[in-house]
Amino acid sequence: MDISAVTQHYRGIIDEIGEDADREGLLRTPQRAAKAMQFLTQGYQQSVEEIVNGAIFASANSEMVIVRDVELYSMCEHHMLPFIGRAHVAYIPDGRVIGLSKIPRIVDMYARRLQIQENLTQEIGETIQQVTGAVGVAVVIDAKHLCAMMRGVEKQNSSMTTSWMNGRFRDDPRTRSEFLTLIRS
Ligand SMILES: Nc1nc2c(ncn2[C@@H]2O[C@H](COP(=O)(O)OP(=O)(O)OP(=O)(O)O)[C@@H](O)[C@H]2O)c(=O)[nH]1
Ligand SMILES: [Zn+2]
Repeated sequence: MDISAVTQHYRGIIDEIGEDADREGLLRTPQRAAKAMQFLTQGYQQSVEEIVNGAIFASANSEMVIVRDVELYSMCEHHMLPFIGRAHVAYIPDGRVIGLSKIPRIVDMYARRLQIQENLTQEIGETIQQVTGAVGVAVVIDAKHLCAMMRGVEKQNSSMTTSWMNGRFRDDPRTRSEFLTLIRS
């Protein structure tokens, strides 16, 4: 991302909304906003290979692994406003497990792009499947969208839940319900 180009765009936006980009309090705002945007979209500069960094380990354990309550901050691709929530990720290993920290890192990589919640959920699920070769993967995300809270329909208390499941989680209702019970407990 070209920080100085984005800084100029933010300066233009500040002028267009009727503010004075040269007043003291706003002097460095375009540059700060550009840096914030660079951070919030850093997922475009990352790759699964770099993030996983080979942290896949042999394991005979074939029981469900769940990483719960991974907080996430993303931006909706329609309004570029934040949506904020939690991801719950589970998989059933098939001879290989992934480093614990890598799951939140994968969540962040996809969250730090312009997203809709459904696609974010699916991209996380497909990536965990691809890197672990699991028997099944499940991802549930609960999130609140500022575009539906501070503007638009202005609903402060509604949230959205999305899920993506494959393999054992899709085929076996007991596995699915064990997962759902564990993430709600
Ligand atoms: N399915 C889905 N919709 C989203 C997500 N984030 C925002 N939206 C919705 O995207 C839709 C865009 O609708 P438009 O009618 O094009 O835009 P708008 O006029 O700003 O819509 P309102 O928000 O209803 O004022 C809205 O219904 C948003 O609530 C998301 O992650 N998933
Ligand atoms: Zn939106």
